[in-house]
Amino acid sequence: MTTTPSSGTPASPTPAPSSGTSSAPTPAPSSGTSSAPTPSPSSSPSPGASSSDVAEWDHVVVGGGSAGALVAARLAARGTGTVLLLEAGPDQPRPRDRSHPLADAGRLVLAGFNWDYRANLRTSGRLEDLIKGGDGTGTPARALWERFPYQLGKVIGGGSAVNGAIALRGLPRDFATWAAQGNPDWSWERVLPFYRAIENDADFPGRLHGDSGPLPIRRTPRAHVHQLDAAFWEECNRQGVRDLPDLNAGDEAGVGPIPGNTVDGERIDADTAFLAGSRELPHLHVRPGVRVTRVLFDPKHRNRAVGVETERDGRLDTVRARNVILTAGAVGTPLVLQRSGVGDPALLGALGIDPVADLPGVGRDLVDHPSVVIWSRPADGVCTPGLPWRQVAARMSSGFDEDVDVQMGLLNNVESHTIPGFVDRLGWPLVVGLSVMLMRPRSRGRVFLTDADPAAAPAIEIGLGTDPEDIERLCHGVRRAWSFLRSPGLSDRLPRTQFWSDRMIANDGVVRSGVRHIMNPGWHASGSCRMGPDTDPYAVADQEGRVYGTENLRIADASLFPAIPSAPTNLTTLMLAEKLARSMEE
Ligand SMILES: Cc1cc2nc3c(=O)[nH]c(=O)nc-3n(C[C@H](O)[C@H](O)[C@H](O)COP(=O)(O)OP(=O)(O)OC[C@H]3O[C@@H](n4cnc5c(N)ncnc54)[C@H](O)[C@@H]3O)c2cc1C
Repeated sequence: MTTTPSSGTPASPTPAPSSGTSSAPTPAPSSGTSSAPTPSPSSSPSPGASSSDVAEWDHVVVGGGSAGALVAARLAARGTGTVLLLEAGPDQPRPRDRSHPLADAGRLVLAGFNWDYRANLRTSGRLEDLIKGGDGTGTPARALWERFPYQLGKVIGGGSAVNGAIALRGLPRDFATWAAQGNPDWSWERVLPFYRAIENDADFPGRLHGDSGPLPIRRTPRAHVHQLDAAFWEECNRQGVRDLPDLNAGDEAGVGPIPGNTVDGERIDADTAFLAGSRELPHLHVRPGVRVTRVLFDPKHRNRAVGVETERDGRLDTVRARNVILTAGAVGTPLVLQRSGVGDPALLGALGIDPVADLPGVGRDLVDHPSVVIWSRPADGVCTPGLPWRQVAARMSSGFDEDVDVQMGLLNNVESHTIPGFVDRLGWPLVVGLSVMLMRPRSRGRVFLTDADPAAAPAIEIGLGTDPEDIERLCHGVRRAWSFLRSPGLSDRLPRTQFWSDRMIANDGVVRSGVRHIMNPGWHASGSCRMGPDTDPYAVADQEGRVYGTENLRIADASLFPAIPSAPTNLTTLMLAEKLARSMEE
């Protein structure tokens, strides 16, 4: 969830990987070409073989984040093939101290275990400039929104290891959209068993929830929520938002306790829930600190994937595999594909990358949830550092129309120093945000290489607010949020507010401009390689994640989402990975 205002300091560099990999002589540079010689016939290793002994893996999983950790664990548990999980970031500490940032669900991890990406919150003409033969710089960066720190997770566990541990499912209508877009296997009825399979929901065992999956899901009972959350909840009820004790049951409007994948304040990420228990399996090898630069293909066999090229400490290597599964996330996966020659031929041509499959949808339609956070200073004694920061959420209509289109909730007990650049601006040691998140934005962005050099920074354009309706919905949402902050229960406890005032809220033009400049993404990147039927010109993969125009190459992460769910994206990514891992087993 969003906590960072539209300014920030760069994330610190990723620490050195904590466990080793084999090194090998540096092969020829990768520029331009994307094919590799046909490997020798399968020489699968015997169980227990060390990674350096292995001539050809059965499965190489690229990216050890939410989806990759789950997929690797599930495939290895099957016990019939070797699995190599490659992750650019470091491994988690083992054993993991409860006070380690990766364990502490009380705050986001925005430095140390993150990609140091700078995203453009809008879009630009850079791609068109590249394709026209320019240098791809387009107009120089002028505004803060063109270099927004977008600190996606770079560690085993990926986004799930650095995130807010909110475990909300998508809504039935999201999956009706997925099915209507040509993915009939992804209706609510068909995804529900896979949500159930991963969950261990102690609060609502029964037909709708799993009670024996690896991922614990817990909620704070109403009687125990913080006084500010209680006041927010009461104001929801006063404004006609009904109680929804189980926000994951499929109902839309309502207020209730946030389901979280935490136990006693510890973030239970995908590594802890899925991978840790599988690490000793003889068929699984986890290799952190290794970045995959591209997929290698055998062009003589209908673009069959035969492995990947990797980079570690500046040295290139190759890994042979019978199946390549991309789980590098909604930014990483399209970049690997483009470097491999799978993408928009105009972009590949401009960068001098040999084309393998003509898929203009690769990197297109990147989407994230835009949100506006109104920050306040709590009255003395109301907030306490270390107390939970997310307890209650409400889904309601912004008032733009009748639709349930925003998720609202408090970011409570937030220590300013944990938000880059924040304490200097306000001098408030503790802050409370009221967040308004647009659940189904229409705006789209894109992600693309600006250079064939694997070390070059990509262009990430999130496209927030490029559809004017998103801005209008958020404006209505901000006005509704303001009415909450003005309620007696909250205004006494939150006496001072940053930026906004009654006069500003009353002025349409000011609200619109304020929303445009303050809205943030939620770190819920998705949709950049969508699944869909082959009649969809921008579908990259079929509904089992198989990349069109290639063989033995799949995607199994949030980049596949045909539409962003009406909720933070981690639980839905895990559900998708679980469903696809099962289909790979069949
Ligand atoms: C700060 C933050 C807060 C969030 N809060 C929430 C929340 O509270 N609730 C929620 O539901 N969702 C939240 N999310 C979103 C959620 O965590 C993501 O949607 C989810 O983790 C996406 O999973 P994924 O497997 O698609 O990608 P990721 O989990 O990002 O995994 C991709 C992995 O691939 C690795 N990788 C990338 N490129 C390469 C390469 N070339 N070679 C090797 N490895 C590579 C990355 O380092 C990463 O580990 C948050 C995300 C962030 C970053």
